[in-house]
Amino acid sequence: MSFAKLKAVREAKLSYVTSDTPQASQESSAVPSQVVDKSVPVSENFHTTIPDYLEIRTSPTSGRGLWSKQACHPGQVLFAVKPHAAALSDDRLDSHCSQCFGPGDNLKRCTKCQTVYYCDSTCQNLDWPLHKHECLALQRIAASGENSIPSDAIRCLGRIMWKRQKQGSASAWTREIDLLQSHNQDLPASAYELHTHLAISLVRYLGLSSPSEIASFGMSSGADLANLVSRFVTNTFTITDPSLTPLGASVSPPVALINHSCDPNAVVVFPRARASPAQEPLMQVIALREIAPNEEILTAYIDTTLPKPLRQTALRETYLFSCACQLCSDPTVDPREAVWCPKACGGMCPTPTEENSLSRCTKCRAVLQKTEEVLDAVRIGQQALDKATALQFSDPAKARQLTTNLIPILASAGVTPASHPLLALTRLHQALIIAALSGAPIQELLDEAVIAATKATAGLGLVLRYGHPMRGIARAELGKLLAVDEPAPRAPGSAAEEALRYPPSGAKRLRLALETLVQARAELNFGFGATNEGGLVGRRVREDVVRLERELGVWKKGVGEALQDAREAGTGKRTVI
Ligand SMILES: C[S@@+](CC[C@H](N)C(=O)[O-])C[C@H]1O[C@@H](n2cnc3c(N)ncnc32)[C@H](O)[C@@H]1O
Repeated sequence: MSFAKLKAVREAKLSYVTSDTPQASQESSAVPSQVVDKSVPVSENFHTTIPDYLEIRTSPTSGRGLWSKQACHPGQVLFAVKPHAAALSDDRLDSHCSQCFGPGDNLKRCTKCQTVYYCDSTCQNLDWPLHKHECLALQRIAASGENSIPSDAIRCLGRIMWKRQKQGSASAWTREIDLLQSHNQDLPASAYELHTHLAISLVRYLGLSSPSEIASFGMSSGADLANLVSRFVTNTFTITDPSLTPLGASVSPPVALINHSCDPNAVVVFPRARASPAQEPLMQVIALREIAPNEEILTAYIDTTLPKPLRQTALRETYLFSCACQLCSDPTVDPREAVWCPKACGGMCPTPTEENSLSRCTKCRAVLQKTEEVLDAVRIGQQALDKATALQFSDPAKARQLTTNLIPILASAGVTPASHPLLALTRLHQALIIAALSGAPIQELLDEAVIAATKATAGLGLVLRYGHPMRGIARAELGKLLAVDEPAPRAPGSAAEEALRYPPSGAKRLRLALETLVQARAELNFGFGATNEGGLVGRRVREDVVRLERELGVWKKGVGEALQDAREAGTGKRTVI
């Protein structure tokens, strides 16, 4: 039996990821002096979803936060909670259920607003108490001749308003929302425009025609509405699918109590680990490493694969603070902004800047000579990344041309695979090739996708903690690509050629796929919660591992039989036709 036939049973789908991907990594700054927060009395039914071993305390630097009273271990689910409010982003409305956020090929559309979809009548009925208001608002918008659907932020804010109207302002639900941190008083001019736009759009969406109508939502003035918008912006959380693809916006007061670190000790994921549709989308806070008693739980609000200047800008613009975490204060060279040592000693030099062009290897002190080349490569790499990101859906071929041209320029300048913008370009390149492959795979493109995925996995491995969900997903993607049927496997070369060839072909490739998927599964079991079996992607990886193990076993047997045939033919015992 041919090798191709033996592999024919293998699933052809190329990727676990549906499209674009987000965010990142790891630990905490020195624990500041904190006090138990008495303004949030648990006895009044606040934050009842927070387990007893976690405690709300305040620190002078970051306000309220969550502290662990006992030791937690990596992969431990610290707590799980359904968000107070959630809304799918516009481009997911027809591909995902608006109640449970699950994907579906056969979703049922709401016949009234014709905008939102559900798995079935169970999901539709669960969502109806809120959707009945949303449905009227969406119909009103459509009747006004407006083509565009309000953004997920506006629809999520709308859901918060209708729910607070239903629950009443004295309810625990509403008070938890009202206790969220607001930056309305210290809003910089740069954020004012966004907040004003959101507030005006929300008023239009709710169909309010006079300021007095706001009273029915338990608010007394426009200032209350502005405060809600500020709370929303500071505390909103992106819902992702089990492969970390963004799906929409959500607000959860208990999860929003967690402060930020660029090197967090916990992550928030949506593993879809067999919760009922009524519980989904279920947010789970997972420990990424050992957490000591009296240590603060910290997650990352932003993509921590980015270098410090970009992280600080993102945190200042949206969350109005300057991060002083361990990673931001660390004076040693960071692979996110580094060039390999010119003497190849294994050390790194900080990426030179216009202001500071002298850069030395932090290990052997060799001076980086090609600073101009590095500066130029990083500058044009950033321009190409911005352009390719903007073009990735409208003109993917042009976007791929940009990533194809720029990656070798950055690599030959010597920047590390985790360096910005090389890592971001590599990940985008991988996504663009996978999108191009998903009709009929072409061997050269498939190999290029494997190479991009290998580089992206190496880059993420340099900057993210073991078990980080992004690392697990990247490794799973690499394994999946290696396991795809080769449309035109290359003829084997000499032993020396084969040793150097990457990606390998044939059985060697399959063995590497198996190894990679086994490693991915171990990381996914960590990052998506030890009790969640790595979430949906982890379970799919496990199925692929079982399939590959079976296939490799069969293949070995097939080769054995073929060799036996040849031997017997050689001795004249059997006739080979
Ligand atoms: C989602 S809230 C976190 C909970 C918040 N500390 C509270 O009291 O409700 C985000 C806000 O907390 C503060 N914050 C979070 N992490 C911080 C950090 N590492 N350093 C300083 N402030 C931080 C900032 O004001 C930020 O806008």
